[in-house]
Amino acid sequence: MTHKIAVLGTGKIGEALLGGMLRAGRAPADLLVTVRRAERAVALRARHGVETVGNAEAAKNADILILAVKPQDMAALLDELAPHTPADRLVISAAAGITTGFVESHLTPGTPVVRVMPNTPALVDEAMSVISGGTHATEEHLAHAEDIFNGVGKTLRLPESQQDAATALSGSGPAYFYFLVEAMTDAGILLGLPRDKAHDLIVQAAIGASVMLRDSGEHPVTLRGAVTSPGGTTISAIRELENHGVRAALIAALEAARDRSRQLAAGA
Ligand SMILES: NC(=O)C1=CN([C@@H]2O[C@H](COP(=O)(O)OP(=O)(O)OC[C@H]3O[C@@H](n4cnc5c(N)ncnc54)[C@H](OP(=O)(O)O)[C@@H]3O)[C@@H](O)[C@H]2O)C=CC1
Ligand SMILES: O=C(O)[C@@H]1CCC=N1
Repeated sequence: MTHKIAVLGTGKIGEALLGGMLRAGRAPADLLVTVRRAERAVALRARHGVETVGNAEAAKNADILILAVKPQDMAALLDELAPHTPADRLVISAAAGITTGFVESHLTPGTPVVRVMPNTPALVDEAMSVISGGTHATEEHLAHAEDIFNGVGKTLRLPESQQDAATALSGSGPAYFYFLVEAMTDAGILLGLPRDKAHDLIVQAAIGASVMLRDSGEHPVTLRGAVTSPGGTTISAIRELENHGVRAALIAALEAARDRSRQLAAGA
């Protein structure tokens, strides 16, 4: 049976999922999207050929509701949806920090809720989406969520107690790599390379390293060791990274992201 799927709050991540579902072969007629601003509706129609509907209409007509508003907008959206959402809808929340318990508490008792943390490489079908079930989510509900998110990359089930950590590593993860590329491109400019050439060199190094990390089966320490010649260039750079506390900075940064996810759960 083909499910009708609604994306409620079609911003950056909602649009990435919408595009992925269309690429995966879902018919535009089986997809409903909601937005807050009229110009966003126009842009989505132009880019994807989909019509927008109101939140209440989406809740009435779709079998699966994907909530993709900011955590701070989630309570208002749930209150708007509650009177129109029968308990047989599968509700999937993609919001950082927001717990399945929070979503359940706003909806008809018994509503199945799944929490998912995707990331923006969904735009190129290379997302990682971490999936956890709420109180009333069955294996079938989790499988529906996996089916949707497998269309834009990989999925991984984790207990909900690990979702804030997964958000720090995986949801926010791509940003850290963009930050590194940005900083390393600046370094290339300092070393006298043109910006576009520095960018190309760093991006290809990142792609090559990523494919090796994924496909070689080797530990990152082994892969780094193979680059690090005795008395050579790489170890000179590594010493500076350690001197500047980059490893400790990354650990502190991800801990801060995990803590922020917890704060968002508390409505901060
Ligand atoms: N960006 C990312 O990498 C990731 C984000 N997430 C999560 O996804 C969610 C969305 O993030 P992101 O896409 O970045 O944010 P965006 O601001 O781009 O998207 C949220 C969208 O929801 C719309 N919106 C807000 N309230 C309503 C409403 N009541 N009805 C309909 N639409 C509404 C907003 O409209 P308007 O534009 O008018 O404000 C906006 O377009 C967040 O909860 C975030 O934690 C999860 C994983 C990764
Ligand atoms: O920065 C954020 O809060 C969202 C959640 C994960 C990635 N972006």
